[in-house]
Amino acid sequence: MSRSAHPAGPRHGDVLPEGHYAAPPADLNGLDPHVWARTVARGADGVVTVGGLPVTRLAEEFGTPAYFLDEEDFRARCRAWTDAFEGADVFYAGKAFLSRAVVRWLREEGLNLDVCSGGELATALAAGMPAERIAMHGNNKSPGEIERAVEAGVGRIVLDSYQEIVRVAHAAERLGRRQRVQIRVTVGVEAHTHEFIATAHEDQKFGLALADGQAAEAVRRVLRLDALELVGIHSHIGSQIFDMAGFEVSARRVVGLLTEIRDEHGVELPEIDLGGGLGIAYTPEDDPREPYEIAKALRDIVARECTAAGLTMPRLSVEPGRAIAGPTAFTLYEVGTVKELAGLRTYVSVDGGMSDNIRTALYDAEYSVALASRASTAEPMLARVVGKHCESGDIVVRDAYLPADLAAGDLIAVPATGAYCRSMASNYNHVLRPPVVAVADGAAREIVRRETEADLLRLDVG
Ligand SMILES: Cc1ncc(COP(=O)(O)O)c(C=O)c1O
Ligand SMILES: N[C@@H](CCCC[NH3+])C(=O)O
Repeated sequence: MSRSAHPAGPRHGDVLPEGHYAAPPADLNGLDPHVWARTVARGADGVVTVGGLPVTRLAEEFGTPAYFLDEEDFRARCRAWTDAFEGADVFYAGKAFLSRAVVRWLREEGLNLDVCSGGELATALAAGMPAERIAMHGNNKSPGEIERAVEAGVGRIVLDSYQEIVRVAHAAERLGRRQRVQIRVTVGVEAHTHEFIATAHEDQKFGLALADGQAAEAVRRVLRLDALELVGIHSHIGSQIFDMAGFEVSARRVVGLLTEIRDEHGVELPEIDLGGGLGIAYTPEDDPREPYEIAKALRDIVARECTAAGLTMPRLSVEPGRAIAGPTAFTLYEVGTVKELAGLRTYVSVDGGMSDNIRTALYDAEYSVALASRASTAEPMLARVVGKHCESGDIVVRDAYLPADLAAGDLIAVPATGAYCRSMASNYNHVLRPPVVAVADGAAREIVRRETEADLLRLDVG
């Protein structure tokens, strides 16, 4: 995902770059299992189904655009993480997508939850996530958010600045608690991902740097405060990462800090959290790592470094968001206008856009797309799927081959939209945010309902 990968996208007749949609896929009706949720298939009648339900029926019942989330896949991914990290703790990163149903699934599947705002905390608590299984993040937690987290009894607050050390300690004192905390450090890794979602190089807003001694100073300050129990060190290097090297360097540097802490203070911290960030497949060309691969790599490196330093192996935790939620949902749109620009490409406009998926505009993210309401034997046409917003950057899928007989009223589906699409959705142009419909065992239900004009008008107090 680089900002300059396809500045204008390929055109008819261009020699296309290697990679995504350099050439039409062999079968436009095929659904690559790498990018589609587990129970998605194309039925004998050509209609795409999820959990056995045809999208044509789902569109009639729930309308479009809508996100359809495969609950079986979500739960299976939760289990893949807890199995891979047996003896460690998995915190699902709620920023990827959070709702009360999701919290219940997490609770049932034995995961913990990472929240980074008062709203996420409120959702977690409202759905009955035990507070001790919640970690509170954020680079600028408000005093109110801190107070609420301490009062609720969250299992850990991840400290992100010197100011926050004082704030959390005061809140804990006032409430007569001893709050368990971790310190978020920036380890100085340049994660190979989009600049906007890399978080462990030094020149950015998160955490306290190892390199300039701020992390070590934060440890000194926390250890002096009785109201805080320092349980570990936290590092998150970024998001949508395929390359294990960054995680390994991060693990090594975090253990290095644990060793320094032991040497300076005579304390062995019992936990390290290595964050989230594992990438997923948005297009068939993406080749993400599996949870067991990252688990093995992290365990091995932490064990090796701890043995070398004479440290007891700390308890590990990780915070996957995208890798759990992302692949489990697709967005279903209805095609509106289809505009062929001679010699350029065909613009396919859908009934949503950057308000339900900002990732293409924000990160130059690449997506794939398929005609979902029928199969087609028409020739492939080079298309750009765009939204209905008053903005020329309102692009959902920059380069896609779709059948040339695509027409208004067809349904198209964009896979891998389970993470950071509904959670980053907006009301731009007063477009209403789509529902999230969970599909399981042949039944579908809205877990987040569609926004209505009444919702918009309720907020607008005149
Ligand atoms: C602290 C922290 N943990 C976990 C995550 C989840 O990341 P991802 O969805 O890439 O797994 C993020 C987001 O990048 C984060 O900032
Ligand atoms: N929202 C980003 C990832 C940021 C993750 C949170 N630190 C995305 O869609 O890729």
